[in-house]
Amino acid sequence: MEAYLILEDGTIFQGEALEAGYFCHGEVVFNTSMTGYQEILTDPSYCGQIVVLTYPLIGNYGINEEDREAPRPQVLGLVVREACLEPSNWRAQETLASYLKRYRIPVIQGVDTRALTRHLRTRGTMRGILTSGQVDWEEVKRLVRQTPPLSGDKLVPAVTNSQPYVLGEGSPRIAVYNLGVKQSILEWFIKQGCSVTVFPAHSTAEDILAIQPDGVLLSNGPGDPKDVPYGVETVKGLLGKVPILGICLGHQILALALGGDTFKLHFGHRGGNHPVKDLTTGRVYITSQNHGYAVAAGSLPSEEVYVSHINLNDDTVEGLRHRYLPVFSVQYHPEAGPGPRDSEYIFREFLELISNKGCRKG
Ligand SMILES: NC(=O)CC[C@H](N)C(=O)O
Repeated sequence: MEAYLILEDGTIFQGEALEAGYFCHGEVVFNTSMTGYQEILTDPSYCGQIVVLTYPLIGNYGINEEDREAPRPQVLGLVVREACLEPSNWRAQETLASYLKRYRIPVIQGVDTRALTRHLRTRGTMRGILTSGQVDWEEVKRLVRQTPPLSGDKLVPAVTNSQPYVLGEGSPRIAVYNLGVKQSILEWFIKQGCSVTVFPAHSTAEDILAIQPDGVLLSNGPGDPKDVPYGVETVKGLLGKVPILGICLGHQILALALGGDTFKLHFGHRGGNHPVKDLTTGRVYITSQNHGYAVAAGSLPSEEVYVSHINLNDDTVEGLRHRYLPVFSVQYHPEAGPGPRDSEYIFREFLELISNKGCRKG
């Protein structure tokens, strides 16, 4: 059946629906990763978004139980050039089509996703509608303009947990402030033998400090960091009391708590090969990224915080470090789910920081 992606600037991309009768509207973003569609579909940071994948064949190694970042898909809809319906991989348990159908997530294929991506790069991220069958064009154009902008206000509560829970039994004891954490972040710490306590986003600093954690990880998550003012308050209460590592949304919220500012990028960074320079060592790492907002470099109080990493494509902030407190953060994804493992050293530095409670001066 014919299907359409209608963007808020009136541009229409035609394709074919994998399943008829589904409809969704949200922010349309593109990801340039060549593999890792399952991790992308299940990453809670994509909540509220319709994801366009530039790699032309998606679904060829199927879906399995182990590679997911959350128990269910998180994207609103998926746009691909070609969906492979006959996967060939020893780990495949089902097809991409049957998996997304089970959760009623619309998929449209047959779209020139590279042309669509170039359009989004030129015009910027925008809202859109995925629909199929008979379309009332005037109604759809009205609806796309009425689609609310991406709002973390509703998104973070939708992806966090309701009660704290503990994973693993060892040490150190890591508290995860859960704004929409990816499974592979939790798994990295569990594999290192840590005990991990996952706290809901409505937790206060007192709630988290009550378990006497050795370190606090501020997780990734969906939406605009400015829509999570309670998160900023929680982080303010943690500063100076415990070592902190922020990742992605956690990094942005840390920047706000330190007195900095964030802004929306023109089209975001989503892919598996973003070059990031560690300004302390001069080394360049290839990183996995998924973010639409960034920290404004000049907004940070320079007597306390410095920019530790930058993106070499557009010079935006990719990492922060506090000059005196054991606190640092990165905008990209060291857990590499999906993507290169170059940045695992960020997690190891966090564990070292916890063990000596020191800080690297810049
Ligand atoms: N992966 C993330 O945590 C994304 C952070 C934030 N939602 C952004 O888009 O910038």
